[in-house]
Amino acid sequence: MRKPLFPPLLSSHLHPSISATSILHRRSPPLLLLLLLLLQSTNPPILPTLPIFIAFSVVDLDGAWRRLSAEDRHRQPRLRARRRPAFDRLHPRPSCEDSGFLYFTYPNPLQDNPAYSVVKQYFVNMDDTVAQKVGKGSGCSDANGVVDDEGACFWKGGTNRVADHMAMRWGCVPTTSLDQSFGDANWDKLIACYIRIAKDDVICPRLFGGHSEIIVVHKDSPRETHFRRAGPRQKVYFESDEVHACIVTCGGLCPGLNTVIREIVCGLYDMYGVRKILGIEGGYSGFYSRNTISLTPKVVNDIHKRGGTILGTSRGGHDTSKIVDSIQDRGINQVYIIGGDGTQKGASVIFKEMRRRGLKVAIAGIPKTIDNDIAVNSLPVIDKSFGFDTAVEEAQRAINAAHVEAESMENGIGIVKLMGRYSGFIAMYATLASRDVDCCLIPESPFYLEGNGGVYEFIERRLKENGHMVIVIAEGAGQDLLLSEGINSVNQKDASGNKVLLDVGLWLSQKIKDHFTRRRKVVMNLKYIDPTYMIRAVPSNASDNVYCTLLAHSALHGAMAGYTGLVKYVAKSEIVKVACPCSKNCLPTIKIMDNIGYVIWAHNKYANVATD
Ligand SMILES: Nc1ncnc2c1ncn2[C@@H]1O[C@H](COP(=O)(O)OP(=O)(O)O)[C@@H](O)[C@H]1O
Ligand SMILES: O=P(O)(O)OC[C@H]1O[C@](O)(COP(=O)(O)O)[C@@H](O)[C@@H]1O
Repeated sequence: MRKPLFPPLLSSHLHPSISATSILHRRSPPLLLLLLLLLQSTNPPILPTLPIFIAFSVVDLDGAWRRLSAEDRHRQPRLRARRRPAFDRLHPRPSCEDSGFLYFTYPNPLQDNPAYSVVKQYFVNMDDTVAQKVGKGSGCSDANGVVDDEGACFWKGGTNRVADHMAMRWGCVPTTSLDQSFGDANWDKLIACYIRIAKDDVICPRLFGGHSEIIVVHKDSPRETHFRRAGPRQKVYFESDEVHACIVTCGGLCPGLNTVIREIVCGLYDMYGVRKILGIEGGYSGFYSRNTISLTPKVVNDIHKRGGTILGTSRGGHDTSKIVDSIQDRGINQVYIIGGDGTQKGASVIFKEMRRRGLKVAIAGIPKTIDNDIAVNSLPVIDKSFGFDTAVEEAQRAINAAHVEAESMENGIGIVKLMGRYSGFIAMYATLASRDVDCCLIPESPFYLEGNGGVYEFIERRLKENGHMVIVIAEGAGQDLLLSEGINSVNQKDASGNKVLLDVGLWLSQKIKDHFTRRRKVVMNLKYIDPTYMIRAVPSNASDNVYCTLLAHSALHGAMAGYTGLVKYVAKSEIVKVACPCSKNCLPTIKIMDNIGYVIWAHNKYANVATD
């Protein structure tokens, strides 16, 4: 029986990336190797010790490559950097070199996993993007456009050749960067929708079964922004056993932190076979001043049922060089950073420092804020932050209690203070969900107490009509009123530099009591409930659990594929990768994302809801 050409010993000694093809492309004479292989394939083999010999030969060929010891693997990023010339001959570089993703190298191990055998068809194409503005088709059949006063067009969908139509009429510039290009036969089947298209906008259709999506890219507008779609890639950058990942949680607590940690660990472990995952304790400062925990699926098994974060968290303590030193010293090559805007700014600084030092480390940020106030370039592209759903649900309990108290007494008033430093999402959504709230005060909408249209007048009217009422107030609301009364926070800031807010809930309660009982001599019963920390200390609910899992998996698929400097969001219900905040000049990934520079606080996201 002939011996196999590559006996097991040889293949197990070779680094899997050194395939027969790559051997032939290396500098030294491939003929020698072929000859040696032929000799080895005779029976009995002419050179019994050949496997080891070949392994060393391969090493010598490239100079940079040898079988990696466990220690070497920690330094893998540097070795990989040296490997580039040989690698690049085989794989043409993407044009966005060095700008946010490392190089795809290995087949994704997911495709060999029986549990994921169907996943192959779901691998995300490298160029798959999601536009910010997407209109969904609804079966209109008329292809006429209606030009409005500004010369912009409301295009009413149709079955004609839309591309020609648009190009002829408004000189639209087609883009081929997305799935479908103009001139595609599928255009004929396009059913479009009502969508506002300005002159010079770029449009691109995408067809989905019976309906269509039109992507309109507005020239010279932030809407030009597209995002890369998140998800598993066919090729990954890291080999499973070379990955040394770490996870850190920073900033305030939020329901779902443990779920995200759990799903990163289980996802890396089960889907990619990664075994080295560290938990960094106590936020950013934990990188250099605290212990680490080794994370396995067993350790994280039921943590999603608990509130908080098993890793601990902190504000402050971001010391870039100490953090990067620690990452480098430990040989970590994937860093998962879970936190809010401050944390993601920190992640961006770490990313820049990594790049300056030439370290090939994937940095993946998973945005966290219970306040749900994330926007990119002031556009509300982010659907929702994890933990928000749970917070709204939990807030219902407080509102219910306030309502029960209020309706049980003469002129009962229940006041509930909810979190929301700069935005009133929790207050507003809890209000909309409960239907028991009469008045919702949020930071975005200034209010006053006295006079026409003031809060006192409203309370008086409502008590007359209904006998009781519930007020919800977001903690950031009315701060200007407190300051104008000389109540001073002595400009206190927390360790991260966030301004410490004055307690508007207590202040408002006191003001209402004073006004009605002392000044107006009206009997009234006021109960003040402050469930602030109870709301964010709970475990995430079902919907947040699913969302956290999606975000965690998207993060790890991205990191495994070698993307770095990315934040995962859900934009327009698609999970997408967005550049790290504040990284305008070192922007990861792709040109079309150049507009994304930072995460800011959104103020008007729910303006349309507020009219409810
Ligand atoms: N501009 C910044 N650059 C670097 N690190 C920052 C920045 N802002 C905040 N951080 C760090 O991020 C962490 C959390 O920030 P913080 O603002 O408290 O919470 P969150 O990330 O939830 O908004 C802290 O360790 C803080 O030092
Ligand atoms: O008391 P702490 O821990 O500073 O947190 C209070 C603040 O945290 C927040 O929940 C915001 O935190 P995140 O955006 O980091 O989740 C605010 O609503 C609140 O003002």
